[in-house]
Amino acid sequence: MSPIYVALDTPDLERAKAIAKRVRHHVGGIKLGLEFFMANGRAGVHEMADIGLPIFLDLKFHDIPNTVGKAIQALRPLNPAVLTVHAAGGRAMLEDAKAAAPTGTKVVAVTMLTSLDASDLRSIGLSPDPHEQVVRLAELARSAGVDGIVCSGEEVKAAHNAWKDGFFVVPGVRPANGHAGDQKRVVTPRAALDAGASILVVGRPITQATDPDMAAREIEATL
Ligand SMILES: O=c1ccn([C@@H]2O[C@H](COP(=O)(O)O)[C@@H](O)[C@H]2O)c(=O)[nH]1
Repeated sequence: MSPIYVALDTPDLERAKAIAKRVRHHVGGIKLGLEFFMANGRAGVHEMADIGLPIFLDLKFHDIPNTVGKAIQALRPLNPAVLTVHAAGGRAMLEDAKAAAPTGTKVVAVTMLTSLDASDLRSIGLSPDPHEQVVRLAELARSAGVDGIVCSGEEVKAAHNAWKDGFFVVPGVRPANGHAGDQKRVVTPRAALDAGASILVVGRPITQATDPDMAAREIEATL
């Protein structure tokens, strides 16, 4: 099974379905985020699930524990393979998120967004060391009982060393010479996998390609 989850960041359900159907033999799952969910809601997720690939629901919950727990309970019928919360929501929120999720759903905690760098950490009053930030939040996530974390390919090795059986989601991956866009901590798919990623999230390098099927196939061939 391919470790690639294609991020279908579009409000257009028909476009999302069309891309998913084109790339389905070269990806292991479909990631749906806020842009898709705000436009298409639960009905849209059900339609995407009908394509037959695992669904990663990337809504990055971050609120008080009661609110996050209830929100995840409300999503239980969607039975996603993976869902995200922010590690910075704290231990109680992570515990309630895991308790509310369906048994088979992997709950993963976003540590430091891949669109941020050291200077962004400093600007929000945190120690400007991405490794330190990721490893600290990975330890919180592990001890709170969630299944894994989201981090960049630059930190996944350190996080993996500290949490051998964790589930590591790595976005911000780009083929060699790929356009980073708003991503700041970027590695190639091969490097992320070698460093310990469990799954790779790839969006625009596939969805914005003239031929998404070919783009997914070329990325898969590097793995
Ligand atoms: O730290 C994070 C957490 C989540 N994401 C999501 O992954 C994809 C990446 O899309 P690209 O087009 O490949 O940049 C997107 O849906 C983000 O919401 C992330 O990039 N970084």
